[in-house]
Amino acid sequence: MGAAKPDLVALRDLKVAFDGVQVLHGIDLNVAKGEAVGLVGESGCGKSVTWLAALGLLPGKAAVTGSVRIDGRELCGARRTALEEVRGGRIAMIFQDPSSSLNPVLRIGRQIVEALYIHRGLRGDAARVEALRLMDMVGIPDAARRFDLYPHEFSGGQCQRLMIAMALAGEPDLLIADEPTTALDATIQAQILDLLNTLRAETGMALVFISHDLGAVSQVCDRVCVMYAGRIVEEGSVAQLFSEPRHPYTRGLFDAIPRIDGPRDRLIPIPGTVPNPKHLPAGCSFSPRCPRAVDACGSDYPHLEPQGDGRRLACMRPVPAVTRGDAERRVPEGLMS
Ligand SMILES: Nc1ncnc2c1ncn2[C@@H]1O[C@H](COP(=O)(O)OP(=O)(O)OP(=O)(O)O)[C@@H](O)[C@H]1O
Repeated sequence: MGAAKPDLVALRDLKVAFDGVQVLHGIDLNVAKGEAVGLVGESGCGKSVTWLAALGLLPGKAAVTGSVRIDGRELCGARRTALEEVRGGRIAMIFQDPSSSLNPVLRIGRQIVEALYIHRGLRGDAARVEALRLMDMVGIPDAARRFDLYPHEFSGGQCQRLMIAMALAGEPDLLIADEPTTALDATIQAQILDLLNTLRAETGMALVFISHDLGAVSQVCDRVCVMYAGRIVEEGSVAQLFSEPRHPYTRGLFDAIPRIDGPRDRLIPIPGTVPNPKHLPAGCSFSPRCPRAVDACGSDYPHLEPQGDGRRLACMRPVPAVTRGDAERRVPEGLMS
C-alpha cells in the first residue's frame, strides 16, 4: 500500500447559520491531493453550503465559523483577495446549470480567453491556442470553427463541457462539481462522468463531486461522505459504503434506489421527511425516521467516530455487518476488492 497523499483541503468544525438558523453543524472533512470525494444526501442537507462556505461564496448574512485550510493556509475569515486567489485558481467550481457560469451574450472563445487572462495572465495568440486546447480536451469537436459561437449554439451537454473548460483555465488542484450531470439525459451524463475521470487522470486534480445520484458517485469517486441535516453521518471508500452501509440512513439511501438486478417491489423509500433546520429533533437528527432507533438516539447526538475499518460513522445503533454474499450483490461491477 502506498503512503497516504497529503491533504489539499481540510475543513474543521465548519458551521454555517443563516439568520440565526444553523444549517451546518460542524463539518470535518479532508480532501487529499488528486483524490475524488463524493458528497451525497437528500436535498437541503448542506452539501452545497459546505463548499460555498469553504470558498467564501455565501451571502453576507451567513455566519460561518470553523477552519478551512487549503494546503495548510487558513481561509476562514481571510481577506477577499486571498479568497479570490484560491477561487478559480487553486480551486474551481462548476454547477448543474451552465448558464450560471456562461455569459449568453459573449462568444464562447472570448469567455475562455478571459478566464485564461484572469487566472494565468495569457493573452493574444497564446490565449487562443490554449483556449482551443481546452475546448479540445473537454471534447468539443471542431473547436477552431466553434470558437466564435455563442453559448446557445451548443447543446446542454456541450455547454457543460465548456463550463468544465472554463473551470480548467486556472489549472485547478481541485474541481468542485455541484450536481454537474443532474440536468442531462443518461447518455450525456455518462459522457460527462467519463470526461471527469479522464481529466482527473490527465491533470492529477482532486475532485469533490456533489450529487443525489449514488450510481454517478460510484463511477467517479474514491471516497463518499453521506450527509444528513447538516452533518456527515458516514464516510468511507465507495466500495465500503456500497458493500456495507453501516449508518441506517446510508442503508436507506441504497434501499431507495432501483437496482438493475433487483425486483421493483424491493424499493423501500425512507419514511418521513428531512427535518426543518429550524426545528431539528433532539439527539440524532435521523432518529425519528430511523428503523433502528432506541430511546437514547432521541437524546444524545452520536459523534462522527473513526471505525476500525477506516470509515467514520455517527450512529449508536449501526446496521450489523452484512455477509460477503450480500456485499457482492450490492457493489457495482469493478469496485469489489
Ligand atoms: N442563501 C441562503 N439563505 C438561507 N438559507 C440557505 C441559503 N442557502 C442555503 N440555505 C439553506 O441551507 C440548507 C442547506 O442547503 P444546501 O443548498 O447546502 O443543500 P444541498 O444538500 O446542497 O441541497 P440540494 O441537493 O437541493 O442542492 C438548506 O436548509 C437551505 O435552505
